[in-house]
Order: sequence, then C-alpha cells, then structure tokens
Amino acid sequence: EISLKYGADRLGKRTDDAMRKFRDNRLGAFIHWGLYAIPGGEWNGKVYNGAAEWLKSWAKVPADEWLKLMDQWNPEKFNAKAWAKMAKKMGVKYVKITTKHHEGFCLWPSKYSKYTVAQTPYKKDILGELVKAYNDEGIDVHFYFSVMDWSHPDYRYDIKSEEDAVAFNRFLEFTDNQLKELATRYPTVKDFWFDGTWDASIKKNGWWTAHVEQMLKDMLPGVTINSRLRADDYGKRHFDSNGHLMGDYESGYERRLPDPVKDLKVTRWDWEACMTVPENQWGYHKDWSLSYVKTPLEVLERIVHAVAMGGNMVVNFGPQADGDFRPEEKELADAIGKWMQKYGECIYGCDYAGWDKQSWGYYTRKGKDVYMVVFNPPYSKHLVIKTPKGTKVVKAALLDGKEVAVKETARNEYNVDMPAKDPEGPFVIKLQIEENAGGADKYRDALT
Ligand SMILES: C[C@@H]1N[C@@H](C(=O)NCc2ccccc2)[C@H](O)[C@@H]1O
Repeated sequence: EISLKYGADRLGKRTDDAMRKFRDNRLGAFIHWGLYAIPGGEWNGKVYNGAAEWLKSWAKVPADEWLKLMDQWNPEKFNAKAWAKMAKKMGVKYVKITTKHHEGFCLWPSKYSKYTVAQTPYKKDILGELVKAYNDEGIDVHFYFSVMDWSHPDYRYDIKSEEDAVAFNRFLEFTDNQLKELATRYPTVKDFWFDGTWDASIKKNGWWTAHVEQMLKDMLPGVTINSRLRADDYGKRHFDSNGHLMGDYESGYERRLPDPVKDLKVTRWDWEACMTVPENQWGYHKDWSLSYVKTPLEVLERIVHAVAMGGNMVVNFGPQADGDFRPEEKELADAIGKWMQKYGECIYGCDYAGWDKQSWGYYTRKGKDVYMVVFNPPYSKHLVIKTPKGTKVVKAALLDGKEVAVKETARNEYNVDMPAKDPEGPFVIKLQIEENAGGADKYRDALT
C-alpha cells in the first residue's frame, strides 16, 4: 500500500445508526428539477435527444442566455405536500433532490449566487418547502449537488495556468460557502450526493474533496457522502490508489447495475445505484418517444436486483416546469407503491443473501429470513434452490402465510413449488432455513 494524505478515511462498511438507516432505506427517488425543465429538450425549434438537463450543452447556449430562463421560472402547480404524498405512496424511504445541477441554478435562496429561486417570479425557497414536506411524511432527504457549475466564471475544467489556479481556488471557496449554507439551513439533510466531479480541475484538488467530506461530517454528524465526490492524492476517483472505497458508499452505478454473478465483489461495500426511466433522461424532456421507456416491471426488477446485491436503488423523476409530474411518472410511482405495499418486506432492511442466483429471480435476506423474489416462473412449476453447504430449507411460504411445498432433490438442492394460484406478477416466497446443519446425508457424489 502507498501512503496517501487524501485517500480512504476508513476501511470497511460504516456500522453507525445513520449508515444503517441509509442502507435499510434501500429504495429512494431522485428529483431532477431545474431551469432545463422549461425548454424540456427543445431549443430554437430543434428537439435534442440527449439528456434534457444537458440541453445547454447540446444546443451550445451561452450561460447568460440560458440563465434568462429564470424569468420563466414560476411553477404554479408546485405543491411540496403533494410531491411528498406521491413519494410516500411509492414506498420510497428517501428522496435525493438536485439542489443545484450543472447549470448553476439553485433551488434554495443562496446568498452566494444570483441564480437562485429568490431571483425568479416564484421567489420562494423550493428546497425548504420540499425538505419539510418529505420529512413530515417520514421520508429522509438527500441533497444532490453538482460541483461543476456552468454559471460561475471561476469554474475551470482543468488547471493550466496560475490564473486558472487562482480562479479555481475562488470557485472552491464559493462551493464551500454554498455547502455550509445548505448544511446550516437544512440540518435534517441525511446525505450529500456529489456530481460534476470528473474534471481534471477537481482531480488535481483531491485535498479539497477530502476537506469537503470532513467539513460536512463535522457540521452534520452521521451525514453520508457518496464516493463520486472524492479524488485522492493522485486523482484516483471513487476508489483510492490502494483500491479502498472513499466516501461512505460507491456511487458509480448510474444507469447500470453490477452483474449478479460476475460482480459479487460489490457486496463487500455499501453502494447505491441510480436509474432513469427513459434510456437517459434525468431532467424533464417533452418527448419520451425518442428512447426506450422502462415499464414499471423493468424498474421493479432493477430495484430488486440492487437490493439482492447489497445496494440501494434511486429511481429518477423529472418534474415538469409547472411543478406537476408527467402521467408516466405518476403511473410508475403508483405501480411500484402497490408492489411495495404487498411485498416491501423483501426490500426494506434487506441485503445480499449469499446464495447462488437462479434464473427465476433474486434472493434477498434479513437476519434469518431469506426471500425469493420471483420474476421468471418456470414451465416446470418448480423453483430450484441451491443452498450453501450446511444450509437446509425447512419451510417455504407466501407472505400471507400460505405454505408452498419444498422438496429436497439432492444435497443442498430443493424444488419449491410455484403457488397454486397464479400471482399474476412478480411475487415473494419467504424461506425458513437452518444453517450449520451438520451430519451425514444420504447422498453420494459421483466417482468421475
Ligand atoms: C445523475 C446524473 N449525472 C449527470 C450526468 O450524467 N453527467 C455526465 C454527463 C456526461 C456527458 C453527457 C451527459 C452527462 C446527469 O445530468 C444526472 O444528473
């Protein structure tokens, strides 16, 4: 191992209550809301099929012209309580809100910028309304914060001169001030999820990323920080030059998930994935026909896949400029919520089970309970289980208590019957197991 000043501060998972809550929450929602919701992917009559929150970049709009969108920011349908009720009904335990995206527009009245809600016709503190509304519903609030800020003249993509260094140091101080402002104004925030940290300018200032994590943890004990903030002494990001995870959880699974067989290494640390419903739209885009849009079932499978591998999943919502949600997102929240209402015990507080994945779906585990989450029922009507050495399946039952037959078919192998009544969708079987069950069995391995 090489010595690092700005590498990982800790080895292994955090075990304190705040991190346990982060982990046990498992299911979150992202809210990407900013000026980009106004044009919704269209600029000067041309619709761009790239990510809508990057329209400024695709259409090559100068910052001062883009920020004029503030004059149109007046979400007359915005109702923070309604947003919080929708999140509650979906069954999310936390919501990550874009306090400031790459465009630099702040959803809170920051005194360090003139590009905030305070300088729009809406005037009011949207972030403050949302933090209160979600917290009142018992939902944790996490802050998304983009370090890269296209509105700020001192932002630099790289440091190539003394002038760059002086300007960027001013920018880092501005960023510190905004982060302290957020931590002071909204002390119930539970997490900071940093984005826009991939540029050389940040990689050359690993010290600053370590300082930000420490600054926020000093101000808000227990707060969690994502790995995407961090760069070490050599510019290595997420994992330091010794291969140790920086921050409190890996945040590299954006619109992708680890392979349930080949990538089991992720079960050794905490991680959180985030996903879009279209192929790649975080902010509101007026035309979702431009890419594939995932069905609620496909979103659900990704949620279960993440939890089955010991991770969290954050599902993205891109509210309209008027402050309402598009019908597809309302329907999605409703469908996921209905499933979570019935089967959420296989998600909340659950983790990687350590059993070999089978084709019918995923295992999750909470203490002694192992859950089978079935997405692909087999023609055989039997769900094959292969247990770890010394583990026996004692009983299997649906969550309403109705037992399903379990038959031992070989050493550590079982057939679990499909329920008699077609569940008509992904369903859960809860297993009662016995571990470290020793003793001889009746099976004989083949001589080959
Ligand atoms: C969580 C997502 N991270 C931002 C993102 O993808 N940035 C990287 C990016 C790089 C190149 C083209 C588009 C976007 C997106 O805008 C979301 O905020």
